[in-house]
Amino acid sequence: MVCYDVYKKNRRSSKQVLVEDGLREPPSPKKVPVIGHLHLLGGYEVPYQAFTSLGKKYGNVVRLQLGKVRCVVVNDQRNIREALVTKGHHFDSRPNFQRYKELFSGNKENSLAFCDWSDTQKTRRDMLKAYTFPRAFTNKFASLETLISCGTRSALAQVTPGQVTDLKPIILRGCANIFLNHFCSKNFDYDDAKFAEMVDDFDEIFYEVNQGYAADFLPFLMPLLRRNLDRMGALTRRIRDFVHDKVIEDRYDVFDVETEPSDYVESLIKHVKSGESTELTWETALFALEDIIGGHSAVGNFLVKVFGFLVNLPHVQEKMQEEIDVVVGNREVTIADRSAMPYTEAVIFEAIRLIASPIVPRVANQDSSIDGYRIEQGTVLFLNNYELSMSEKLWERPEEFLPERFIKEGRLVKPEHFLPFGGGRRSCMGYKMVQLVSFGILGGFLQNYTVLPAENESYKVPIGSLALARDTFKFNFARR
Ligand code: HEM
Repeated sequence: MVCYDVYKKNRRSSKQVLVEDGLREPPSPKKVPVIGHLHLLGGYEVPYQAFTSLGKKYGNVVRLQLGKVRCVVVNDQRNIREALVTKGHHFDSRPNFQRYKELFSGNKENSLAFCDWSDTQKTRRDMLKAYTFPRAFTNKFASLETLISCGTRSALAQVTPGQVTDLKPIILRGCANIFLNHFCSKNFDYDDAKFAEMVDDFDEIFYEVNQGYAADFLPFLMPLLRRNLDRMGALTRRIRDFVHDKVIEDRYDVFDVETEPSDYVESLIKHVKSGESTELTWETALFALEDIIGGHSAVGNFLVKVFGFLVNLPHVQEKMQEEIDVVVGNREVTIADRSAMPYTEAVIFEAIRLIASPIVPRVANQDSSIDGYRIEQGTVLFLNNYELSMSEKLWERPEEFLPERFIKEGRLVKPEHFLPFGGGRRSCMGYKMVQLVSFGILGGFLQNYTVLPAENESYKVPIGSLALARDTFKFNFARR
C-alpha cells in the first residue's frame, strides 16, 4: 500500500515536471476565477507568512496567479541567492504596477527602486555610491560623521524630559536634515513650516508605497484608489516645488562644469550639463535626487520602530547604555565608535530582522529557471526573506529580541542567510546610511535618556514593512 502511494506520488510529480527543455513547472495550488490565488494571501499578519505556508505545502518554488499577474514565490536561502546573485541579471526588473507609474509622473522608470534595469539605472547607481557608501577615513565620511552628530544634537534638543514626546516628527526632521546636508548641502530649522511640510509629505508617500493593494493585481479595482493616488500626485508636486525653490535654487545655472562637485546635487548637475551620458536628463536626475532625499523617511520610520521595541526591553537599553558608558564616556557618541560598540550595532540588526521588510519584488526579464523550475519572462518574483529572517531552522528563538545572536567573540557578525537589503545589482542603495544614521541617533538618545512608556500607550511594532502610521507611538524620556 505504502509502495503504491509512493508510486502514485512519483507519477503525479513526473507528469507535472515534463516539459521540452527539461525544466520542471513549479507546483501551483488550485486557483479560483478572476482572483486566481489572491485569496491565499489573506488572514496573515504579514502576506509573506502566506509564502512560508505555501512553501511548506508545495515546495520552495511555487507558481501563483495573482489576479492578472503571473507570479512565483521563491523560498529558501539557496534559491533566493540564485535569483539575486547567480542569475541576478535575469531577474533585475521590477513589477509594472499602475500605482508605481502614477507615483512617478506616469513613468516608473523615473523611480530608483521601481524602474527596470537599464543604462540609466546603472549610471544613477554608480553616481550615488560615493555618497551612500562613503569610505572610512575619507572627507565624505568625516563630514557625514559631523552631520549625524549635529542632527542627533538638534533632535535631542527637541525632547523635554518627563513629558510625553511625539518622537516621529522629531526623528524624521533630524534624519531629513542629515540627508539634506549630506546630499544637497542644505539645512533647515526644525520649525521651518515648508521644511516640516516636506518631511510630512515624504512620510505620507513612504507609507503609501509600502502598502500592498489588491488593485496592483486586479487593475479594475484602481478606481477605488483614485482619491489616494490623486493625493499622492499633489504631494509629489509639492515636494518638487520644495526641491526647486529651497534645495536647487539657482545652482543648476551657476555651477561651472570644470569644477569638482561638492555634493550629490552638483554631481548630478555636472553629469547632465557636461553631456557625459545622454540617458540622464535633468528631469530624471531630479527624480533620483528626490528618491534619495526620501531615504530619510525609511531611516526615520525604522528608528521610531526601534524605540517601539526598546521601550519594552529595559534590559536591552541598560546593555546599550553600559556599552556607551564604557566606550564613549561623557563625550558625544559618533559613528566612528561603531566598531567598538557591537551591541548597539546588533540592536539595529535585530530590529531590522524582526521588522522583516520584504525585498522589493523582482521580474524576470527573460525566460530562466530557479532550482530547475521554469520561470517565464515577465513573471513577478516574490523572494521570501521573511522566512530567512524568522525561520526556526535558521535562528534560535526567532520571535524574541536577542541582539546577542549577532555577536561572536565580541564582534558583530552578519549570518549569510540574513538578507534584509536584498542583493546583487538591485540591492539596497541605502543600507550603509541606515546603519550609520541609526547608530548615531540611537547612541545619542540612549546616552542621554532612558526610554519609558507613555501612559495608556501600547507598543506593538508592526512588522512586514518599514512604514509606521503618521500618528504613532509617544514616549517618555527620562534623563540619565
Ligand atoms: C531599514 C531601512 C531599509 C531597508 C530594510 C531597505 C531594504 C531594501 C530592499 C530589501 C531593497 C530591494 C533590494 C533588492 O531588490 O535586492 C531596497 C532597495 C533600495 N533601497 Fe533600501 N532599505 C532601507 C533603507 C534605504 C535608504 C535609507 C535608502 C536611501 C538612502 C534606500 C535606498 C534604496 C534604493 C535606491 C533601492 C533600489 C535599488 C535598485 O532597485 O536598484 N533604502 N531597499
